[in-house]
Amino acid sequence: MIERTIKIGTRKSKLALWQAEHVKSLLEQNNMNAELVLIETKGDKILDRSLSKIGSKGVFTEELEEQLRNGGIDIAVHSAKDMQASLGDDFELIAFTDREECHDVFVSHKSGLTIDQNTDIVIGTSSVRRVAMLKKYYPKAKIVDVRGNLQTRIKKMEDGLCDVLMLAYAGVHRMGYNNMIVHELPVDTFTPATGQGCVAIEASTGLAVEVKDAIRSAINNEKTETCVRAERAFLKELQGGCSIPAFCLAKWASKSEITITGGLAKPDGLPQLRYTYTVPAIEANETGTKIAKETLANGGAELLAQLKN
Ligand SMILES: NCc1[nH]cc(CCC(=O)O)c1CC(=O)O
Repeated sequence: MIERTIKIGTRKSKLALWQAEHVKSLLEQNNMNAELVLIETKGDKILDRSLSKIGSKGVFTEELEEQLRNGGIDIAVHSAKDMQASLGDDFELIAFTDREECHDVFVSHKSGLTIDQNTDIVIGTSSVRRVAMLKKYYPKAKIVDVRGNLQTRIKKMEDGLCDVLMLAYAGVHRMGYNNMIVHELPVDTFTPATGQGCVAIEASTGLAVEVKDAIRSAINNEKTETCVRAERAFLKELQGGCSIPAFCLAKWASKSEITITGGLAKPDGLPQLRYTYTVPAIEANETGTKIAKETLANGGAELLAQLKN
């Protein structure tokens, strides 16, 4: 029994608050007390530049880590997707929630849109991965950059910036916007970013073991953990965050095996660097790393160097 109240650090966007409330209720269901501590990050404040220009490393996490370090909070709740692949030595991910469906969707305020390869619609996104994939599969579409939290993006779309937004299903669903979904994108072509759909709990390595264990047993889904850790092993080998057009998805193929697909979407479309393996789950992490090495060896290293300039 953990007596003290667990302080949960979170960003202030509605989606971040949903995630933090979700974690709080999981802790409470396991007889722990928890409270939210709202923290603003650089990524929330700077809205006039695209993420790839700010330099994505830690833009949504730095201020939370400061509070983890100085004890202002016990845990930080993040979308696993927003976490850089390499955490500092004094931080670790201690739990991963059940994964929501992890595919991308188009949402729109307009009804009756037909969206296919020949449609010349305007699509809003700020993700380099999504831009590269859209250029390949929707060559006639015009792509515009749109930043901000979900509500801000939807407002910008309604004001005329674009016809549709390309977003993660998970966030759209959590915010209750399923009725705006006009198209669902398949994961075998629009493979999601590392960790998409999963909420991850970050803690200081100094967090008391009994507290860590209690939080983990309340929140962690081991099946999700295996997959997201493998995806993060891939991203770590690429030395990337969310500003490179990387994709990786691990899924359970059977009781003991997982299938991992990962690679890089080239900004000019074809061909994508994409590798898939089905392996025993105990080899998940090393397979994530292997896919990254293969990606780098087959043109990925040059591509990443080009994108840096
Ligand atoms: N980069 C922002 C971000 N981080 C996590 C999600 C969605 C929720 C999730 O994937 O868990 C989103 C919004 C989006 O990509 O549409």
